[in-house]
Amino acid sequence: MNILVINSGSSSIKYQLFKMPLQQAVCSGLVERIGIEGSFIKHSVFKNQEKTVIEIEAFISNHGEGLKQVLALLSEGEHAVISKPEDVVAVGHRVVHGGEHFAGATLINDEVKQQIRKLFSLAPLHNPVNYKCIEVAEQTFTSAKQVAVFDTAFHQTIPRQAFRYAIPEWYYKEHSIRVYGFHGTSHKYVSEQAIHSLGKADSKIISIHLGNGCSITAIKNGQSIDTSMGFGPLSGLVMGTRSGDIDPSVIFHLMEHAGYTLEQLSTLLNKQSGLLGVGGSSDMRDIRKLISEGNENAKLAIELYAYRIKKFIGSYAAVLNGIDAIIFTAGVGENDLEIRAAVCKELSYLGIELDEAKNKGYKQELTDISRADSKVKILVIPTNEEYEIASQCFNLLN
Ligand SMILES: Nc1ncnc2c1ncn2[C@@H]1O[C@H](COP(=O)(O)OP(=O)(O)O)[C@@H](O)[C@H]1O
Ligand SMILES: CC(=O)OP(=O)(O)O
Ligand SMILES: [Mg+2]
Repeated sequence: MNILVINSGSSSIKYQLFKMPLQQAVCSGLVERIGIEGSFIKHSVFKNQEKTVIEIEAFISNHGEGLKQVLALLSEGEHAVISKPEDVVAVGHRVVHGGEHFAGATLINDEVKQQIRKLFSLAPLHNPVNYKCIEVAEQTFTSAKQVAVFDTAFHQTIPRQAFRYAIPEWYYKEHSIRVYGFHGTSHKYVSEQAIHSLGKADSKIISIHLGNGCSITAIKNGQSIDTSMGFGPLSGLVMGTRSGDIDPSVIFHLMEHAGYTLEQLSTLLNKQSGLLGVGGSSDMRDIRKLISEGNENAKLAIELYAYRIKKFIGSYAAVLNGIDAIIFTAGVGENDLEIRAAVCKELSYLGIELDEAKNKGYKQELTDISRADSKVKILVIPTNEEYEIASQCFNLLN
């Protein structure tokens, strides 16, 4: 059975078509830099052990437009992988915010769509685009089952002292205000890979997902016990366009003394901050280029970015009472060796010792980049949210 997975992130769409239960990827691809200059689609087709790559450069202004182009690539032209929409039995969608309603993969119906819409304001960069992708897929694959897999699901095991905020219970009961946590599908996938590679089910793991959004999770016995994103995907680490942790007093100050509206504040913290706000671009590759040209703001952006990750590693070492492994994953975690080096620098007290040659030599597969004498393994693991979503879809439908 063919399962198409659509993973819409804040700046990208990733997709894969799988033959299940063979776990075989028929094609995969990504639409990157959506809404910013230099957007492109990279589409790879796997046939008879050969990989054909098609690259299309064109400005893609939004996720709906990007997905329509991808669906055309699947069914049209010499590299088509399906002949008719009915060839796709199920479409698995990444949905970022599931609130407290969804702990596992869920068949999408009108009620589920309404819940996803209700959560738009809590994940403004994500739930609206996830929803748009569901609508486009429903229109294209009318006979397919549509399934949602939520970023929040893996974090449902977080204990109450970590998920509750120190405000009166009424706000939790009436307004569901609590830590939800995000990137759960990625943290689940990479931590399972790590546990398998370490051969120890009760491993203490810190998983660091550095994409356009960034989050870090403490994992014990395969379960999430704390994570840096909270009520929405805005808190914690410094991200592409999001500030991460900021003292709420800043918000009161800007409202009271600079006349900021809620909308302006949301735009500031979600879309104009992080690497973009400090360093001039949301894309780490641009930041690296700016640094090579001597740009001090870009340099500062990296310093903030790495420092914040380091601070959370220390905090989660305490929460876990030790660390067996840390994992770097996602766009920046997998590709930017300098970030990995900056984060691991001077963490010897925690037993984290990076092997520089192994860090430089990393090649897109699970690799331990720690020194032989490092107490903690430093793993780089390519995330595969699409595969995880396809597996959960398959299990739900069978
Ligand atoms: N070769 C690279 N070097 C450094 N950073 C990279 C590289 N390739 C991708 N990235 C970074 O990865 C980020 C996107 O990560 P990704 O996990 O794809 O994000 P998302 O899923 O949140 O859209 C980009 O913003 C870019 O900064
Ligand atoms: C939850 C989140 O931040 O997702 P992304 O990294 O795809 O933006
Ligand atoms: Mg992502």
